[in-house]
Amino acid sequence: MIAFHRVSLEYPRTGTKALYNVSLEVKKGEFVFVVGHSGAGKSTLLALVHRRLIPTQGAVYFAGQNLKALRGDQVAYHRRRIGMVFQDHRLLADMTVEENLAFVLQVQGVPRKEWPERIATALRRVGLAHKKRAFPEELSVGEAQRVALARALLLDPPVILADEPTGNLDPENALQVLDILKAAHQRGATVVVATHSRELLEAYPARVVALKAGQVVRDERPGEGGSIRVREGPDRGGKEGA
Ligand SMILES: Nc1ncnc2c1ncn2[C@@H]1O[C@H](COP(=O)(O)OP(=O)(O)OP(=O)(O)O)[C@@H](O)[C@H]1O
Repeated sequence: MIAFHRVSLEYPRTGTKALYNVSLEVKKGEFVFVVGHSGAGKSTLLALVHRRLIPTQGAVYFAGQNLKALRGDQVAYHRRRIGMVFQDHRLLADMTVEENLAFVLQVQGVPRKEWPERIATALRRVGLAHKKRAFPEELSVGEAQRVALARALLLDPPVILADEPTGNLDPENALQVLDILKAAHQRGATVVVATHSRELLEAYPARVVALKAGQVVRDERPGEGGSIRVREGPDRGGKEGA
């Protein structure tokens, strides 16, 4: 579903080498945690899949297609296949919960008669059907994040990318978010979650890819018991402690 082939990414303005020679494959229907210290390259990795960044070297493939080759409308079409969740909910403040969801359906060209059913299903999945008329500021942080998940899952995208989705949440809310991601995974989605949270890793045994200073230093599937499959590369002057 997603493949990185010797991908390096250098941010042009600062010259920061955020990823270095990363090769990685995520199969359809996998659930993967991406871990690593702050600055290790987790967000950069997800941004490459979302095609907000293009590799400096190497290639990122999505469903067999080199993302670098996408042009104009194809980029928008590509992003429609991905449900993206961030640490902050990014809901539109002047719209109610249901209006936030309807806005996505409108932008995606979904026929208006389908909206009520789709919105109801999405809110039911995150346990917030009763909050559809609330504005974001009237929600708790955990509820707002669950609405963000409802929005990301609204069109049942085949791939979900979550970048620190529980970073602002207490453990109970974090586990609710994880449950929603697990349910999407069990419905068949491929899910990649960048996280610092040990609790999440313990709550859902899944593949764990560890980044350090922009390189994959560990890639373990459940039951592999800590085998290191990818060794650290030579020191290339990466961020200390990252
Ligand atoms: N837009 C940018 N321009 C320049 N450098 C950047 C940019 N975004 C990130 N970086 C740098 O790239 C490296 C990787 O950052 P990235 O955000 O991918 O790490 P991360 O693992 O997601 O960190 P965190 O857990 O803190 O979110 C860091 O050294 C960071 O400072």
